Amino acid sequence: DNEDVSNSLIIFYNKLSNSNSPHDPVLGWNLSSDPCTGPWTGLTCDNRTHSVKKIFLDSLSFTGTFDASTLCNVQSIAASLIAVNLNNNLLHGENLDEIVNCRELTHLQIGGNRFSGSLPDSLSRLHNLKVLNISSNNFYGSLPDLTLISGLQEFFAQNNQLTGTIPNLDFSNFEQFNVSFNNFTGHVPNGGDRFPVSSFIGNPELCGDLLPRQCPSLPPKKSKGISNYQVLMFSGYFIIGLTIFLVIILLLCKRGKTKEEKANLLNKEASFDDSFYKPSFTSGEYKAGLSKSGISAATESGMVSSSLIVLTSPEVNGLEFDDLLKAPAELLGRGKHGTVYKVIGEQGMTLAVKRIKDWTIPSNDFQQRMRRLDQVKHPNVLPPVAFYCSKQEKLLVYEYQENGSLFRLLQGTQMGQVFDWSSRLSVAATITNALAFMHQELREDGIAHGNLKSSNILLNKNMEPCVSEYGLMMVDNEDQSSLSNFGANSAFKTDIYGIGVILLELLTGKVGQNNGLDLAEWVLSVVREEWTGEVFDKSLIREGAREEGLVYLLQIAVKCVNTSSPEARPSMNQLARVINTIKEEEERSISVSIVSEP
Ligand SMILES: Nc1ncnc2c1ncn2[C@@H]1O[C@H](COP(=O)(O)OP(=O)(O)OP(=O)(O)O)[C@@H](O)[C@H]1O
Repeated sequence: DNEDVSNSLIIFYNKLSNSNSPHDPVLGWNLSSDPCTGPWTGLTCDNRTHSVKKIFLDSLSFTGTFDASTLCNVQSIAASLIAVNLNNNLLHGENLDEIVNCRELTHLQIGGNRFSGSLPDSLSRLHNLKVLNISSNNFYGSLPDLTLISGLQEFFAQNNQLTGTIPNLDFSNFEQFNVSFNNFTGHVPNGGDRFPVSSFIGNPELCGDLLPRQCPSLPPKKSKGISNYQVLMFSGYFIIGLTIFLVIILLLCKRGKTKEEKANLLNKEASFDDSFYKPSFTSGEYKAGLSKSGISAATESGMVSSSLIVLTSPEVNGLEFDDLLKAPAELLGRGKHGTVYKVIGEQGMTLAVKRIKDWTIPSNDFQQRMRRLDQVKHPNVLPPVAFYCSKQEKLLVYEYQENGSLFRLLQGTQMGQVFDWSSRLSVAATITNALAFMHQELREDGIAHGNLKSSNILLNKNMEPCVSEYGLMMVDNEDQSSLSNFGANSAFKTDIYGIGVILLELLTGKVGQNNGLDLAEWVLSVVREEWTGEVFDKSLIREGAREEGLVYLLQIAVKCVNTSSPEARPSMNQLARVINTIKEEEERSISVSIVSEP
C-alpha cells in the first residue's frame, strides 16, 4: 500500500513539474524516502495514521499538468487527503472529473493557472468542500450546481470565461465570494449584496442593484384566469388592432416609395459601394456641403460655418466638404460622444471623420477652440487636419491610423499576444509626457483632453502611441460633480482619472468599462483587502517584470483614480516625472543585469 502511495505521488509530482525540468525547484520528492517521514516539501501527513493529508505546492512556477486521477484514484490517498493547494503555477488540468473520488477534500485551490475547458459536474459532489478557488484560469461554460455543497464558505472564480447564471446559493454561509470578470448572465442571487460590488463586476450581462446593469422589474403577477368572455373581447381587440397596423404599414410603404423615387431623381450621382456607406447627414447640411464654396475662399469670406476648414495637412488641401460626403465611408465605431467613419478621400488619403454628437457649443467658440488646438503641436498628439462646423453638425477630420489603438492592443493580450513590460512602460511614459505638455500649454485656455481612454490612444505608422481627440468635447462624466469646486481645472483633474485608468489597464491587462469605474473599483478593492500581486497581468509576472516597478506604477495609478478627494490626484507633470523615473530605473536594472551576466 505504502509503495502504491509513494509511486502515485511521484507520478503526480512528475506530471506537475513536467518530469522535473531543470528549472523546477528541488523539493525532495523522490522514492528514496518515505513521503511522511522524508523531506517531501509541501506534503503533510497525519501523524497518527501516517496518511497523506495536505499537498501545498502553490506559487512554484510548475508548468506541467495536474492529473487528478494520480491522487484521487488511489484509495489510500483519496481517503485521507483534505487539502490541495496548487494556486499560482502555470498548470494545465487533466482528468479533473476524477477529483470527485477525493471525497474528503475541504480545500481545493487551483487558482492562477492555465486550466481551461468546462468545469466537471462532479465538483458539486465534493460535499465536504469549504474553500474552492478556480480563479484566474480559462474555464468556460456554466458552474456546477454549487448549491449541493452546503458547507462551502469561500468561493473564488474571478477572471475566467464562465457563463450561465450564478446558482442560488445560501450566501449566509459564505465568508468570501468572487465571480467578477466572467460572462455570467441573469441577476445576482438574493443575499449576494452581502459582498462588495467587486465580487460581481466585469460581467457585462449580469444585473443587480450595485451593478451598472439594473435588472428589469418583474412583470406584474397575473391575478386569476380569464373568462371566455374576456378571451373573446381580447381577440376582437387584437383583430381590430392588427387591421389598423397593416393599413398603416401599407400607407407608410407607399409614402416611402414616392420619397425614395424623388431622392433618386435629386441625387443621381449618389452611387457607392455597398460595403461602405455614407454618413447620413440631413438634407439641409448636405446642401450646405454641396455649395462647392472653395475652402480658402469660404474661410476668408467668413462663411466658415458651412465649409470644411483645413488646418494643417498639405495632403488634404483642396478637399471639400462635399468630397467628404461623397467619399465611401465605413463605420469604425459609435461611442458615447459620436461616431467615427473611415473615409477614403479622392486624393487617396485615408481619413477618420468624427461626427460629434450633442455638443451645444456655439460655432464661433468651437472654431476658436480648434484653431487654438492647431497652434499647440506635440509629436505624440494626433492633430485634426480639418474640421467642419454648422449649427447641427460638428465634424473633425484626422489622418486614419491603421495600426489600431491601445485598447485593441490590450484586448490582444487577453488572447495571448505579447505586450511586454518595457513596451507598456514606454507607452505610459510617452503619453503622459505628451499630455503633460498639452496641459501646460492649454491650461490657461482651460482645454483638457476631456475623454481620455485607451481607444483614444492610437498607434501611428511607427507603432508609437498618439493621443487622439484632444480637446474635442466638454468633460461631462460623473467625476465632474465631485470636481465642481475646481472650476476650469476640473477638466484637467478628470484627465488624470482617465490616464489612471489607462495605467491600470496596462498593469492588469484588462480593459476598463463604464468610464473605467469597474476596473478602478476592482483594483482598489483588491489593494484594500490584501495588496497582493493578484491585480497584475499574469503575463507580466511570467515575463519576470520587476515587482518594484509594477508596485510603484500601481501606487501612482491608484492616486490618479482617487474619487473621494480628486484634489489629491497628481498633476500630469508630476505623473510624467514619476513614470519617467520608473522607466529609467527599469532600463538601468536591465543594463546592470546584462553587464553582470557571466
Ligand atoms: N484617426 C483614427 N484612426 C484610426 N482609428 C480611429 C481614429 N480615430 C478613432 N478611431 C477608432 O474608431 C473607433 C471609434 O472611435 P470613438 O472615439 O468614437 O470611440 P470611443 O472612444 O469608444 O467613443 P467616444 O470617444 O465617443 O467616447 C475606435 O475604435 C477608435 O480607436
